[in-house]
Amino acid sequence: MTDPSPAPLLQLDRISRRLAGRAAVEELSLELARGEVLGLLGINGAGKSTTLRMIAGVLAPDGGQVRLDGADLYENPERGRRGIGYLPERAPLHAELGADEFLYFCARLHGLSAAAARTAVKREIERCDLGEVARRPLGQLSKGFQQRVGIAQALVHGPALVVLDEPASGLDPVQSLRMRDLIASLRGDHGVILSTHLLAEAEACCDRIAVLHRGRLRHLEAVHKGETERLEQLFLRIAADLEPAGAGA
Ligand SMILES: Nc1ncnc2c1ncn2[C@@H]1O[C@H](COP(=O)(O)OP(=O)(O)OP(=O)(O)O)[C@@H](O)[C@H]1O
Repeated sequence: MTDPSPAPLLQLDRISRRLAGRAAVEELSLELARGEVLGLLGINGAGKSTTLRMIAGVLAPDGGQVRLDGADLYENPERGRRGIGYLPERAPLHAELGADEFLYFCARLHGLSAAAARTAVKREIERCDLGEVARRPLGQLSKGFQQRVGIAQALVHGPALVVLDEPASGLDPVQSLRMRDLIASLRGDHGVILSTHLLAEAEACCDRIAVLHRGRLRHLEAVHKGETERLEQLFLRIAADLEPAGAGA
């Protein structure tokens, strides 16, 4: 069967953004296929969050284009609202609501009918393994559960693209592993772009990794098992400005 929508799910075409008079992201081009998981790596200040905010539709680039399914995101905001789910660096949770109420509220805000919202909430509570805490106020949950609720809110309206800003930040090793499994389980159903500082995390759940440094794409490659050490060395060389600029392999 021919693909009815041949454009990649996401295309960044030389996007740039200045913040406080300095280039936070410069001429970044990247593509993401449907169902693919891409990890954005980079040291603090490399430009990961700024890139993800532009992809999520909450910070317009001042140069270049973000295209979702071939259409300019900022000229088609409604398409972005339906097609993108976003977990920012700080999960936007309401401390006094239970996960079930909160997710229902998010689903309705995205325009789902009451019946569709109930079905979607049930699906995400199951997928994100939130059953045991679904009625507890979000403010009382551990960071691991809160992050999983954050992912559930990004998924509840069934977006084709999911944007996750450091989903495993601040989690203990057990919760981190659960988070990796959850992200890996999204592959195929959703295109996912996530940021992380951790190569091991990216290796565990990503199909490809992109390394940003000083707002520019410095390396892009497919993830293969057992290459952590080589990638670590590469990452350190990029972070120390020893690797020449370029998009890599
Ligand atoms: N709201 C802002 N106002 C001014 N400068 C900003 C703002 N947000 C980010 N920056 C700057 O833009 C650059 C990129 O920041 P960004 O947060 O995108 O990096 P990051 O790779 O996500 O870093 P971290 O891993 O620390 O979250 C940095 O120099 C940062 O100081």
